[in-house]
Amino acid sequence: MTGLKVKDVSKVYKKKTALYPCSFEATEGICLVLCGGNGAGKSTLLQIIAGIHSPTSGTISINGKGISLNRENYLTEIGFMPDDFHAQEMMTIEEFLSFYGSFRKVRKDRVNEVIDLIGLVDKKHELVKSLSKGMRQRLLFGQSILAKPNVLLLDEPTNGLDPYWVNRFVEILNQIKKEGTIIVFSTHMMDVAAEIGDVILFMKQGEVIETIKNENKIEETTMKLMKLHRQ
Ligand SMILES: Nc1ncnc2c1ncn2[C@@H]1O[C@H](COP(=O)(O)OP(=O)(O)OP(=O)(O)O)[C@@H](O)[C@H]1O
Repeated sequence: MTGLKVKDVSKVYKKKTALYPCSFEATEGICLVLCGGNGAGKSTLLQIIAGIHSPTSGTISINGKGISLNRENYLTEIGFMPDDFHAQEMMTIEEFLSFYGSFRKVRKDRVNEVIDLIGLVDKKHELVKSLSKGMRQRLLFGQSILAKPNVLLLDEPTNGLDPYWVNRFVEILNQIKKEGTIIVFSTHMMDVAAEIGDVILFMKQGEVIETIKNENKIEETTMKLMKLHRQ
């Protein structure tokens, strides 16, 4: 059974504490959502789990194995969607996904399946640089799920999505959850957090100030999150 364990993880950039010690665990099929205002520490936490930054203190493990034990093994468990990304702009959508898929030995039919899932079939021969913000988000999301990772990390995945795609995104994530993937994602959309999250961590100035266990009470949870935002 896949398990993600974050223990006392903190991050200090020079003198600035971006993340105070934070701990949580998630098992197969659990979706954990990070909420909180600008600068709360959501991206910092996701980037540390993704292995992009090392923590100042604390440990992270997947199935009991930390990144320092075998970086390559650890990273193959993870799919990561950054909050912004500008590279390979001159590749077509199909080339972009095939390129990232090649690192994980993703087959061509899976690449096509993902292009279909993210609704970019009619754009697959167009260049990445020609995509709108929402389409680019869908492409980055597609990249993160290509290899069907056990742990999926998404940094503000709904940014720029139109209402149709926000709904599709919720449906797709619910399906991925059912397949047993652990999902951790950040969002400013409280209704989306309440709809998909099993556990919601509300962060403020680098600290988790509230952990909400969401028991399918979508409206109640949304209200709770709105109240926390106003404080
Ligand atoms: N590379 C860096 N060097 C110095 N400070 C940083 C760095 N990255 C982030 N920070 C600081 O860490 C804090 C947390 O930033 P982070 O990007 O994690 O917040 P966030 O919750 O993702 O915010 P947003 O909702 O605006 O994306 C902020 O005060 C930010 O200025």
